[in-house]
Amino acid sequence: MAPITEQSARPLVISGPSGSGKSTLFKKLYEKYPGKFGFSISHTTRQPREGEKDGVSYYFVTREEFLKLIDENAFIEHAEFSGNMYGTSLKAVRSVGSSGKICVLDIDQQGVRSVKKTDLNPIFVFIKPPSLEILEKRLRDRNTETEESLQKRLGAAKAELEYGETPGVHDIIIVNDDLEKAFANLEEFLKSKYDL
Ligand SMILES: Nc1ncnc2c1ncn2[C@@H]1O[C@H](COP(=O)(O)OP(=O)(O)OP(=O)(O)O)[C@@H](O)[C@H]1O
Repeated sequence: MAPITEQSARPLVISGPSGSGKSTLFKKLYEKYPGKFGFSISHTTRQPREGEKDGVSYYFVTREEFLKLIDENAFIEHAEFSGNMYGTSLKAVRSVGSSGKICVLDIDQQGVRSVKKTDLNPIFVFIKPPSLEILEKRLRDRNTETEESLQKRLGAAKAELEYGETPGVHDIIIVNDDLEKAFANLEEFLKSKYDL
């Protein structure tokens, strides 16, 4: 057990418009530093699927319990998808930190605003596409979205970029132009903040 005086690592918040390359960059990072990063377990009101264990895949709670947690300000962010509620609790994030891993939170502008109101004191990294045109091309080439969902993402991208570039919001803005260069930038920055 780590001594209780030991500080757990600050969580790492990644944000950036959909298609800016968050998953691509961070997948490389997790592969290079296995065991260094961790993810919080979310709460959900949906039914467990076969093989899913409470406290492992999710914390499975009733709608009443979920609403109570919202009232208690337990969540950094929560949302409803197809009739089920999902949330990231502060406690779940802290628990990753106490296990000795850096808790990575991939969240949008609302999540960033919300996490700034907590005492989690994360490191904020913003992943920026080289341009909106390139962002659109990458999203189209990814071939994962319907035209409707693509337009929704592109619409949200402008506001994400505007907020992301507001001075003081992020600790670093990484332009994901050349992937290897962007990764080198990210790695160098994280090494200056964490013991990787
Ligand atoms: N530097 C790069 N150069 C060219 N293509 C890239 C680069 N980085 C990522 N891509 C490609 O762009 C697409 C979007 O990247 P990715 O899925 O990582 O974005 P994301 O920010 O995680 O998106 P979402 O928020 O929707 O999950 C992917 O198809 C990926 O392979």
